[in-house]
Amino acid sequence: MSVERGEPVLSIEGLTKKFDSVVAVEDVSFELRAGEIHGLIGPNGAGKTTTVNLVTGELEPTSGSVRFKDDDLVGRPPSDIARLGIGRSFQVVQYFPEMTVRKHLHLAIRDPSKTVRSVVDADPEDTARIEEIAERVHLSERLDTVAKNLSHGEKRFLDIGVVLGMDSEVILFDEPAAGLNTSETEELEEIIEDLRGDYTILIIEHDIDLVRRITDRITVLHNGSVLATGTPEEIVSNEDVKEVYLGE
Ligand SMILES: Nc1ncnc2c1ncn2[C@@H]1O[C@H](COP(=O)(O)OP(=O)(O)OP(=O)(O)O)[C@@H](O)[C@H]1O
Repeated sequence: MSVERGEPVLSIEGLTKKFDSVVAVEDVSFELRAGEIHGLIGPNGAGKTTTVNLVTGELEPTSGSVRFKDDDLVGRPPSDIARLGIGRSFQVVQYFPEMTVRKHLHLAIRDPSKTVRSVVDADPEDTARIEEIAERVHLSERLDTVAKNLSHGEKRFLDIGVVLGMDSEVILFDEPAAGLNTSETEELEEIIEDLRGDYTILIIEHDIDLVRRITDRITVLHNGSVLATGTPEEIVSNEDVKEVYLGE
């Protein structure tokens, strides 16, 4: 089922997650609209990563629902949720040190019924697709470089390439600019900007200037609850947000 641009594609409603006595996420509701870039911000411990883990199935909510188009995601394993079209990048980039960029992308685009081993040993069939993804993540010149020899920024871009290769419709980015220098952050911004409209994107990010520049809407979490959702302009002028987050 395809979704019209601007229509809700992922709807989070009344999501709550308790870890014993700690309420990490409390009655959180917001939606991602098809084609938008949506920021998820808030102080440390506000519940951002927990929210993403509840969407991807790494955690199961105490209550509430997560809907992706017509599908209820709660209770499904992460592999099912990924296969439905929800991809994520992690705070800490995951990669195989001795494997080339080309092989990482080959693995990402493989038919999921094929084992990793059979793909690692085979030559890629769809070289055009691999090259197209490499270009989108600025790694065309690095296709034959093993991952351990990439710069930190390039490893991050490879991680994004792997998510693109998995044919995700929704991409969840957890602090993609963490540890990047200024020029790498600018390059990341170009890469994400180029994805605008082709994917629905949720981005957790502490670099508030980057979030303001790149997002269409922002949700602010505080103590596990939604403080506000709105356009970047609405969020930066919101009195509650200024008080708890922007430090004004
Ligand atoms: N597995 C867990 N067990 C117990 N408490 C947890 C667990 N995971 C998260 N928490 C708590 O839930 C709250 C929200 O954590 P979470 O990591 O989602 O916040 P965050 O907004 O992503 O923070 P940061 O910006 O530091 O990454 C915190 O108080 C955290 O200590």
